Amino acid sequence: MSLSPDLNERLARARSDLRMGLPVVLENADGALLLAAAETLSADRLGAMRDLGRAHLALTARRAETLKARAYDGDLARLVLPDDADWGWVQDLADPADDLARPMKGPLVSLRGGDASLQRLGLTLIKSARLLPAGLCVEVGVGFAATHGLTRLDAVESAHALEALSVLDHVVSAKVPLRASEAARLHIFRPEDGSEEHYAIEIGRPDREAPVLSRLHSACFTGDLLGSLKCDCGPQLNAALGQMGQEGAGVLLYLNQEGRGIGLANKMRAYALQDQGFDTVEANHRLGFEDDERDFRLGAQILERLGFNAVRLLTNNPAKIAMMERCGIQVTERVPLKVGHTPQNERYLAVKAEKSGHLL
Ligand SMILES: Nc1nc2c(ncn2[C@@H]2O[C@H](COP(=O)(O)OP(=O)(O)OP(=O)(O)O)[C@@H](O)[C@H]2O)c(=O)[nH]1
Ligand SMILES: [Zn+2]
Repeated sequence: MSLSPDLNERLARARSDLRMGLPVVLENADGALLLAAAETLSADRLGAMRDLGRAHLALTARRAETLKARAYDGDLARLVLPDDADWGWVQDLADPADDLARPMKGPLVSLRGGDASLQRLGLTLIKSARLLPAGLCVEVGVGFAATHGLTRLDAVESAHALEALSVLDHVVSAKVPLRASEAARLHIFRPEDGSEEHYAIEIGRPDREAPVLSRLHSACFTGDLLGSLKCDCGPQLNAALGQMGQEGAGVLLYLNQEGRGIGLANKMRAYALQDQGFDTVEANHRLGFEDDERDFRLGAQILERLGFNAVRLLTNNPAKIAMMERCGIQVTERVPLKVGHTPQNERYLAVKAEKSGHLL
């Protein structure tokens, strides 16, 4: 095996570079694009990138819509950087925190025509690094990455790899007696793409030939650990484990897809927008995300790896059921999970029912 990094390793390195504020180079047959995440870009690096040529800012169409900028590329927009645009201009376009306080960001000019596939890959990569989906871009020549010691990615193979489901390694499992059940075992799964690990908590020794009581729980630091009253995650986690304990069997998947897959920092940005009056879905859109950025295929893969092919799923979310079925896991029953309603999350739960199809 070669000692040089393979595609997955280069992608993991690129995510890490972007989080550190370092640009990466995306290449296809037509050329090369230098890309930096707006969120972590320093004023110095912005200056250095602008010295290379005309820069533009790639944003998702969701973010462009809030900014009233034209998105000629369908799901994204490429905004020309005006000559007098400084670091603050880039931050204001990327981050909606001050949209209401400073509404005038225009006139915004969007690039039209030409291929935006490198920018599209750039935004996918930035999202997978759990940063705000906004990327500063400058076209560069082939060979630029090698000269400057930057990570270089081939666009076509990278786009496929980011779309593909990462294979999970079962790293280890051990008994952990829980309040809900002393017969509990924690399994650790590690994705080969270097992203966050996911966990499975197996209660008892469920029969692999019968549908297992199961829950796909998405990480919620605020709800699970801090006891936040803004959502129902903590009580749902405890109730699900409790029911599995009572039945003597079950499997709870703890998927590290914090904030419906946008990461904790972005979830806190969404909470700050909610304090300005936007609901949970609107807040995600203003940040440039879709309502739900989670990948439930991971859950199906973990169930399969543990030997399950049918579940009684504890959920109020019909999209989870549809996704399990599409991934080959049969859902024989939906088991409702109605706990943790508080005055503070009444509106949140109502919006999920109205806009995201959750069953109340
Ligand atoms: N982006 C964002 N994520 C949130 C917000 N509130 C909770 N979350 C996250 O949402 C995830 C939980 O998803 P929910 O929408 O509550 O429920 P669900 O998993 O879709 O459906 P159920 O199976 O019925 O619980 C966790 O990852 C939380 O961190 C919010 O206001 N914004
Ligand atoms: Zn929560």
